[in-house]
Amino acid sequence: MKTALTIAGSDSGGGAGIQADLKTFAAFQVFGLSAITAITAQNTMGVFAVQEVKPEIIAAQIDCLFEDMDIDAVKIGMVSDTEIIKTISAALKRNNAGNVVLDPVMISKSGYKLLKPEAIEELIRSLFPLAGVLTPNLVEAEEITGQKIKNPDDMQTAAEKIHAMGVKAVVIKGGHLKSSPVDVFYDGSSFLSLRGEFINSKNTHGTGCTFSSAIAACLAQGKSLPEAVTEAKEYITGAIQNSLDIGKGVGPTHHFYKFY
Ligand SMILES: Nc1ncnc2c1ncn2[C@@H]1O[C@H](COP(=O)(O)OP(=O)(O)O)[C@@H](O)[C@H]1O
Ligand SMILES: Cc1ncc(COP(=O)(O)O)c(N)n1
Repeated sequence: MKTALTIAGSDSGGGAGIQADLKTFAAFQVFGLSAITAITAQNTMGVFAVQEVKPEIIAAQIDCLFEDMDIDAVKIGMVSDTEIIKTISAALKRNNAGNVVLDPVMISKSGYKLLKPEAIEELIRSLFPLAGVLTPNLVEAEEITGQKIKNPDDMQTAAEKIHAMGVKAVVIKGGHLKSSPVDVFYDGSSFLSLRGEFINSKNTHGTGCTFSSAIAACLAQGKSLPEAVTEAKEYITGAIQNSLDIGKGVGPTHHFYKFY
C-alpha cells in the first residue's frame, strides 16, 4: 500500500487539520502517517486554544517515519511559526522527501491566526523551494503576492507571481470567489482551470485541508500533478455536496461519501 505523511495541526473537531488529512488519505486507500505541529482546541464554532509542539518533537516524528518507511507523498498544513517552519524544512531536506504538497494555512475559516504573520517570509524562504505544489486560497495568495485577487484573470497573474517565487507548481483555490469556484493551476508552462459549481452549504470546515491531502494521496498513487489536482477537485466537490450537519457552526465535509 502507498503511504502519505501529513505534517499539520490537530483539529479536535475532526473536520480540518490532521484529522481531515488522515480521513482523506483513507478515502483514497493510501496509508496515512502524521507529524503533529500543534494541538488546537477547536470545534465547528471556532478555535479556542492552541499549544504548539516543541520543534525537536516535530523533527523526531518526521525522522522516525522516514527512517522506517518509504513515504510516497507529504502534505504540509498548519506550521505556526518560524522555528517550526525551519525545523520542518531541515527534516524534509535531510530525508529527501518528494511529492510535497504545501498548503500555506494562515487563518481558520472562523478567523483565528494559525500562522504568525511574521512567519510568512520564512514559509516562502524555507518551504516554497521544497514544494511540488502550493495550494493557497484567495486570501493566502493575496498575502503572498501583495496583490488583490477578485476574478480568474487576477488568479492567473497571481499564479505566475507565485511560481516565480520558487514553487514548481501552484493551484490557487477559488472557494472564496463571489462567482462559481474555479481553481487555477499553473506549473510554469501551462494553466489548467478546475471548474466547479457553487455548492450552497454552510458546512465547509476543512475544505482546503481535504483538497491538499487529496492531491498528496493521488501523487502517492503515482498520478501526474495535473491528474492529481483534477481528481482532488472532483473529490472535494463530492465531499462538500455531501457535507455533514455536525455541530452548531461550520460543519465538516463528508470524507467517505463514496463509501457510505
Ligand atoms: N461552496 C463551495 N462550492 C464548491 N466548491 C467549493 C466551495 N467552497 C470551497 N470549494 C472548493 O473547495 C476547495 C478548497 O477551497 P477553499 O475553500 O477556497 O480553501 P480553504 O479551506 O483553504 O479556504 C477548492 O477546490 C474550492 O474551489
Ligand atoms: C488545525 C487546523 N488546520 C487547518 C485549519 C484550516 O481549516 P479551515 O480554513 O476550514 O478553518 C484549521 N481550522 N485547523
